[in-house]
Amino acid sequence: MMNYAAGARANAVEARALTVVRGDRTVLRGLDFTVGTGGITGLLGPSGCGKSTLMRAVVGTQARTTGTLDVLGRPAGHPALRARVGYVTQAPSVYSDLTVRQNLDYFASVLHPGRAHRDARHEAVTRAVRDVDLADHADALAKNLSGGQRSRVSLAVALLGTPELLVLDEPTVGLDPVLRRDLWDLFHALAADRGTTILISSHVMDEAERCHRLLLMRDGSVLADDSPDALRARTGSDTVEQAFLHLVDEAATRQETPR
Ligand SMILES: Nc1ncnc2c1ncn2[C@@H]1O[C@H](COP(=O)(O)OP(=O)(O)OP(=O)(O)O)[C@@H](O)[C@H]1O
Repeated sequence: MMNYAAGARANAVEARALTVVRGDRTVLRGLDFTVGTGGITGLLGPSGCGKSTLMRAVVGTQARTTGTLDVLGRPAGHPALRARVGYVTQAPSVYSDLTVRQNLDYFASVLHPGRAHRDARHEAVTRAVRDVDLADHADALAKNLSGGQRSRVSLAVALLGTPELLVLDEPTVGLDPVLRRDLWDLFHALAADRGTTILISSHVMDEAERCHRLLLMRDGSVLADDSPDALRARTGSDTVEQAFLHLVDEAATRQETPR
């Protein structure tokens, strides 16, 4: 497998003792982990384990965060990161009463305002529409698109600034298998051709096999940080799902066994 870290900054994300409290719950419990530069890192774990919270912390929108969290060499949420980090939330963030192109034109004008950037904006919008395979629907109103197409408009918005780090919160949830495959092909192309670092969450374990590296989460903690191959080998499992269950059992046994 390709060494994505070679020659560049070693880590896109570095967390030390990262803790997040939401309401009266400690949702992330002193996490230490890194996300290497380049390639696709999957954040996997059951619903409610803290994946979205972790992603919100990485993009700098999560309150009550303690510990250290550096993103592309700056503290998470630093203003200098705004154009360098793309974020796609679970709910598509598009204006229903605008067309696909109008949505992208709007966000492009926020990102690169002014007449001087008109050509660059046009180019960025055309490229983003093509990236997500919506050229045939560029003039359709967002409200007339399918759920999967709306998700892809959201993704196109995140691609407008050519981000170095793309944070994707369950982008394939609810999509049919063909669309899921096409999106994963796009993620791999972005990583390979543009050197984009991708942090992607999913609670579907079969998607783990498509990642270069995995952070397996449970209950606000990171259970493992490894490649799919290494995880399977280390746990003697055939699939990442089995490896995950093995690690859960192992952690439970450790907790039960007094030292
Ligand atoms: N505002 C809040 N106040 C208290 N607890 C919260 C709040 N928001 C989220 N939580 C809790 O934090 C935990 C982590 O939520 P989070 O959305 O990060 O999980 P997730 O792994 O992304 O789940 P999913 O896969 O279902 O999206 C959950 O148990 C959730 O109930």
